[in-house]
Amino acid sequence: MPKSSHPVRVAAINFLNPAPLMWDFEHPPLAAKLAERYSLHYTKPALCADELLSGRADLGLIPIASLTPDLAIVPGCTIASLDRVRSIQLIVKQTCSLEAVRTIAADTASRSSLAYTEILFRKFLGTNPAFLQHPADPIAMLQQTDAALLIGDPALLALESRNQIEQVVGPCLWIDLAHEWHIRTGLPWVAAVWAVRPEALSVSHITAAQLTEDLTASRDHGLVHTDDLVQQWAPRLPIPAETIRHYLTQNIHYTLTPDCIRSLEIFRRYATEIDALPPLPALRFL
Ligand SMILES: C=C(O[C@@H]1C=C(C(=O)O)C=C[C@H]1O)C(=O)O
Repeated sequence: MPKSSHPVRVAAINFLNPAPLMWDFEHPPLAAKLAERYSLHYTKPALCADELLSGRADLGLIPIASLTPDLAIVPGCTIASLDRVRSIQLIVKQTCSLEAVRTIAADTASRSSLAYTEILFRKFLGTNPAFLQHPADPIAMLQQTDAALLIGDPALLALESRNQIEQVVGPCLWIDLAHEWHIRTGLPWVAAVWAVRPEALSVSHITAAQLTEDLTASRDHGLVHTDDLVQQWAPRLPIPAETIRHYLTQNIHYTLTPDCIRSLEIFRRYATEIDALPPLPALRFL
């Protein structure tokens, strides 16, 4: 690589769900070779997008809510779900029906799920609850508000300790937001895509084709190694191995299909209609 260039700086997400996408970057035989082209660091989804938008990263796995006209979507991979995603939970105290929810504490890590929740209430149910940003802590959240929005590993962990949570805050409805979107639109629920600042690629002397190929191959190799991923993640998260396997193989969908792209467009249109996000008139692809 010429002296003036640097590897592509990648902002990745440190949850279980992106693990298959990261396979080649984290495992032999390709990790060493990829380290010449990419330098990785891990953060929460909302911060991932901030780093890309501020120019501190060149490529990021970012919430679709954070896409701007300056960023190009890398075709091929996504974090999506064809129905139930499991890791996006809206927990509603049962003293309150969904329609009666007035206050929601939302995990500060989220961007897409926050906008999906706003769409659910303001567009689909026609109500207008207030949102409070809160670190992911279901009991503390539900002690302050009618409902709590959790994403990623904290949502998976909350499902495992459902009884303990309900003993403190009372019985709750556990709503899978991806399922709510799917039953109302007939489309997959899409959370995140790989997005790049296109001008950054020339600095790193990487072609669009090479980048797309590296990311797609990593996803494909990750999915072939599901058993290894389950083994590696089971000691890290107090979740049954079978639940991890089901999550990686049935809940999360890793291919950016034409239906996912339509869903992304509709999500951004609805979010614009209710003033949750700025307009994104056309999607830009690498
Ligand atoms: C499926 C998930 O998707 C994540 C949810 C995001 C969001 O709500 O902004 C962003 C990135 C995704 O990795 C999850 O974390 O549970």
